[in-house]
Amino acid sequence: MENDPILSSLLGEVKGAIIHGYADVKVKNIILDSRKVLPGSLFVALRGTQVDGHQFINTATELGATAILCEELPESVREDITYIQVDGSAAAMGLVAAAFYGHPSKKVKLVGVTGTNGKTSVATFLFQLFRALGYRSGLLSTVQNQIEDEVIPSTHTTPDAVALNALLAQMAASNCSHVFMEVSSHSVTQHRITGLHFAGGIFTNITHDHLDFHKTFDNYIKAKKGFFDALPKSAFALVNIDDRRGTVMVQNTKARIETYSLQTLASFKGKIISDTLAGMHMDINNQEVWFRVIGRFNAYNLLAVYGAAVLLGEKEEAVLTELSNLKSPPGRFEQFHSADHIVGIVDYAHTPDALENVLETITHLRQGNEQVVTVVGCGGNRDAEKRPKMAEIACRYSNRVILTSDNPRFEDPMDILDQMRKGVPPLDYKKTTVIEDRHEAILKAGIEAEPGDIILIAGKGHENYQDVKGVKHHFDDKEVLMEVFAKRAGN
Ligand SMILES: CC(=O)N[C@H]1[C@@H](OP(=O)(O)OP(=O)(O)OC[C@H]2O[C@@H](n3ccc(=O)[nH]c3=O)[C@H](O)[C@@H]2O)O[C@H](CO)[C@@H](O)[C@@H]1O[C@H](C)C(=O)N[C@@H](C)C(=O)N[C@H](CCC(=O)O)C(=O)O
Ligand SMILES: Nc1ncnc2c1ncn2[C@@H]1O[C@H](COP(=O)(O)OP(=O)(O)OP(=O)(O)O)[C@@H](O)[C@H]1O
Ligand SMILES: N[C@H](CCC[C@H](N)C(=O)O)C(=O)O
Ligand SMILES: [Mg+2]
Repeated sequence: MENDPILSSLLGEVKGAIIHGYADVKVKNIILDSRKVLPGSLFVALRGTQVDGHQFINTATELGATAILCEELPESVREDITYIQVDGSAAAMGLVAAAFYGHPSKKVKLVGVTGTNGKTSVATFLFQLFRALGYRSGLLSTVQNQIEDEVIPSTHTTPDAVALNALLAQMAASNCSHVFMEVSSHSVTQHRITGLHFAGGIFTNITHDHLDFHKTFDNYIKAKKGFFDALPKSAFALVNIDDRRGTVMVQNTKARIETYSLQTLASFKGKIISDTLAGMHMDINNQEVWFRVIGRFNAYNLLAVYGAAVLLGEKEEAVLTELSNLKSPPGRFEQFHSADHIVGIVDYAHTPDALENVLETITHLRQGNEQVVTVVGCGGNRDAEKRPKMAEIACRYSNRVILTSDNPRFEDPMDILDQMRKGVPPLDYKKTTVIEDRHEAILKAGIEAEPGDIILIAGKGHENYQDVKGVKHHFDDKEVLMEVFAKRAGN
């Protein structure tokens, strides 16, 4: 194609690249999976967690790749192929992908949100807020990607560098002025965000998760900090200073540091005046506001959103007015009420901290002798250390606990449940049941509940599938909850 960029024009920011072959070859697309290579592709060989992409270089050239971005040359080098040798192909890919799509992150105001919990909530609130303020906006999140009203399904919390820049380019082409995205720790370590230009970064919190991938908590902290280290001087770095790691996150950033807090002096200081199932009343920088979303964790999320909006130049009053109308994103403390007054809450809490926050919120909302029943499981092929912790937390705050399956992936659900069960204190054995089948577990919780009781279904939130051995079967916590509510109503 006429418009395909030439390879050398994409390498401007890649330091120390050694080019073997013709540098002016045209690049049709950038591909990181050899099975998807097309004639004219630039194939990037990445060292993955399962395999080393370098072993697929020859397959890629056989399928028509004309250029290869790699760390090591293959044993047999072809004369008609251009090899770009770099120290790190993942980081180089980020820079090349940004250049290939014309640096779309520079055409919008891009704000990234990182932290163990609250990324989807904060990014989605910001997206909703800026749309309400009249800006064309884009969203990249775990639940879905969105360009104004157009929904594009998401595969990851943060897509790979090529998909990410392609989406940003689509957003810029559709005249979005603002884009809000989640920055997962995986995406920092794997350089999915390298080459992006951020107008701001937000840190929500850091607690136990993903030790399967990062191995130590220190590495996990370093990954998140890497996002702030790379922010430019022109950006803001907005951090929750009530989190012990808030200060460390921005220790080496060039960005302008701003803070938010519910406990101490900060650029954006909040106080909860009251918090009920009907709404939350807060004081933010000496202005009183009512919100529809509830829970202390959401007070933090709202402060982050308010702070970011003000730092992006919006007027405080207008921001607070629009914020008070926002609703929680799907599967985040989503409440349902049965005809006979049972409250069902579907929440994506899949870490010990999130589960504790949600259950603490429920505890505060309790008014009398209603029972709290928690249905929860843990995902397979993910951090196993959180399993007993989540079971213990569920027991600590609930009258009854049903441990069940989440996404078992390639693990045996009963093995996961055995590990969860190890966290149940002996005194709580009696109130804890294990029901592997999630459908059955939710039905049991719903049928046995009495009017006034609160059922928390935690771990899967918005997800509409259950991943068993790589196959996604339709499953939706909300649907099952509606089924049980209908049964209770005699339908
Ligand atoms: C652990 C992890 O992050 N894995 C991601 C990673 O895959 P990987 O390192 O395992 O890849 P691999 O299978 O070893 O293959 C290495 C390379 O060889 C290539 N390959 C492989 C086979 C082949 O025949 N040909 C070929 O070219 C692969 O395309 C890849 O580039 O790179 C892939 C391509 O970008 C991602 O799709 C994949 O995400 C997997 C599906 C995943 O589940 N990731 C989760 C853990 C994740 O990223 N989660 C975070 C959110 C976490 C949070 O909640 O905070 C996210 O941002 O979504
Ligand atoms: N600021 C917060 N602090 C602690 N817990 C929170 C916070 N915000 C939300 N939560 C809890 O964490 C769950 C996940 O929230 P959210 O989806 O916003 O986080 P996330 O960081 O995007 O998660 P993921 O890493 O899976 O993408 C919520 O359902 C809620 O239980
Ligand atoms: N982004 C998180 C989602 C976890 C959701 C939970 N339902 C599970 O499957 O473990 C992860 O990939 O670890
Ligand atoms: Mg998320």
